[in-house]
Amino acid sequence: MKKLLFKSTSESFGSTTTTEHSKINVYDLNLFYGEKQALYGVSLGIQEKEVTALIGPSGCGKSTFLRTLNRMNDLIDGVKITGKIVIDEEDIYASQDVIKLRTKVGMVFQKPNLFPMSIYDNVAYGPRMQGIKNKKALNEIVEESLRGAAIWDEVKDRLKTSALGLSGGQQQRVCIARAIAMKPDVILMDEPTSALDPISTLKVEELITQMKKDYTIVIVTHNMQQAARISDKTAFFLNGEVIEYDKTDVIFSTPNDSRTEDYITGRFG
Ligand SMILES: Nc1ncnc2c1ncn2[C@@H]1O[C@H](COP(=O)(O)OP(=O)(O)OP(=O)(O)O)[C@@H](O)[C@H]1O
Repeated sequence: MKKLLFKSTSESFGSTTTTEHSKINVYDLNLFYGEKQALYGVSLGIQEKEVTALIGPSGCGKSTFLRTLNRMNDLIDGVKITGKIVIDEEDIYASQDVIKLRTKVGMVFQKPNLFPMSIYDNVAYGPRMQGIKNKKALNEIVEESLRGAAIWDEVKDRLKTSALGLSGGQQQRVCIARAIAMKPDVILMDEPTSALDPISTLKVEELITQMKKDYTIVIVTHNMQQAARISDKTAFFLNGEVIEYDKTDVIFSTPNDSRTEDYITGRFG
């Protein structure tokens, strides 16, 4: 088995240890879009209840990697994957149950993508699909999820109005509530604040920081300050490879690899 970046059972970090106890373990992952290879031998362990940031220049494979964690790439024709991803001891590509996987590993996208329905119905959508019909149970899930996404107070008096009438920042927090409503363990976020103004961005960042007590969060961001502010660990991707993966303060203060340093200091990308 390939060596992994990170040892999960101790505070010793480095590139030579294997890990059995990470929430997510990725082993020698390669991904091809048809003939074109987009990920090369990615191996890393993602810790439970931490925020892990994926950074790197445009086109380096961050989103592709993120999508492998809940098999969203399965939806793209011609994708081939080798290697292994284990979440909670289960090889996610060996299991057939993609719906169960996507319940456990939720996703929030770059642009808020709410359905043209009420705020309530957006958040209740997933639980209803799972067969929850009881009104009291749904009410509880909707309130709990909106509270969990720090948007309850702003929307509690307008739950039955269209979600599309909310501001972009509010919509993105409802998207996070919609993800929370599925009771996931892991939440993947693909540049969740890139379409938001600075104040909404700050709110979502505060929310992410609060959420890590309950969830394992993996976030793609182009914003170096954001990665530095909110993440515990950072992986630097370049041309489909993980160049360096370490505690965020190490990546941003004393990176090992000159390419990481060049990127975070703005010398390229
Ligand atoms: N559906 C697809 N079909 C073919 N190639 C793709 C597809 N999606 C991504 N790619 C290619 O895979 C590579 C990695 O893309 P990806 O979107 O993962 O990078 P990224 O680091 O997330 O970029 P960005 O920061 O610009 O979002 C790029 O060369 C991209 O063109």
